[in-house]
Amino acid sequence: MMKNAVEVRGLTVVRGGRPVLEGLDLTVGGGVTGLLGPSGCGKSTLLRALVGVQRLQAGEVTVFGHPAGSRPLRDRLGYVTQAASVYDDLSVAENLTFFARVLGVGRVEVDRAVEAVDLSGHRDQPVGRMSGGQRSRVSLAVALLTTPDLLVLDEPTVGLDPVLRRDLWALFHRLADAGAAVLVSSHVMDEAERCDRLLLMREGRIIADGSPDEIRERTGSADIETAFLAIVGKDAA
Ligand SMILES: Nc1ncnc2c1ncn2[C@@H]1O[C@H](COP(=O)(O)OP(=O)(O)OP(=O)(O)O)[C@@H](O)[C@H]1O
Repeated sequence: MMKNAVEVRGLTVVRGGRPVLEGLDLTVGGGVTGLLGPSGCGKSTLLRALVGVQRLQAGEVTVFGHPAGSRPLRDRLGYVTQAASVYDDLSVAENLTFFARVLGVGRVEVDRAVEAVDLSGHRDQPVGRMSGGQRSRVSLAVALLTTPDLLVLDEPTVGLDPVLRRDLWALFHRLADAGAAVLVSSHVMDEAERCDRLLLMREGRIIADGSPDEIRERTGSADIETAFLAIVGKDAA
């Protein structure tokens, strides 16, 4: 079992003049960890802190024992934001070939990444003429050009149809089985059951941490959505 990939202690982040994360403590280990919570609760801000692009007001974030964003982590992290970060006027293959050159990897890695996100049939299509889901899969393919030890994915399944969502979750598990720590955010509670471990988040705090089974059992709930509401209700009481 992998030692913790990520350790967060006392993390506080202020954005727009108000605290968005307040004294967070958490760890992320191996397998597929889901960061689940309603829109605006601070998921993207936390992921930004993990990859080292967010200014911190307090606390400490380490990834594989190094400060988040530090040089030794450069080749070990894959990060896919919500906005597709690829060139619209280039085809899928051209985008990946470009990023492969930047990263110093070759054709084999390009083919493997295109295959992994199931876009082999669209290699020559300009990304600007693809659907939102296809575009986000091109961004994911860029992150898979190297073999990241930690893959941070910000709402990768938003707007995808159920078949594609299922296929992407299967891909996340294959990557985790191959040794990567995979951290996936989502505001869709029914994605919870697909995770090995859950971090439930609300208003800048982690309100539950455990496997889907553990969290359901702890709250006597039939599903994670009900568990989430039960925890929120108990907090408010
Ligand atoms: N650039 C910014 N400047 C000021 N405040 C911001 C900025 N980006 C986000 N925020 C605020 O920080 C809070 C958390 O935002 P964040 O994007 O981390 O939430 P989220 O859980 O990822 O939401 P979503 O699921 O909608 O992406 C929100 O209240 C938001 O208004």
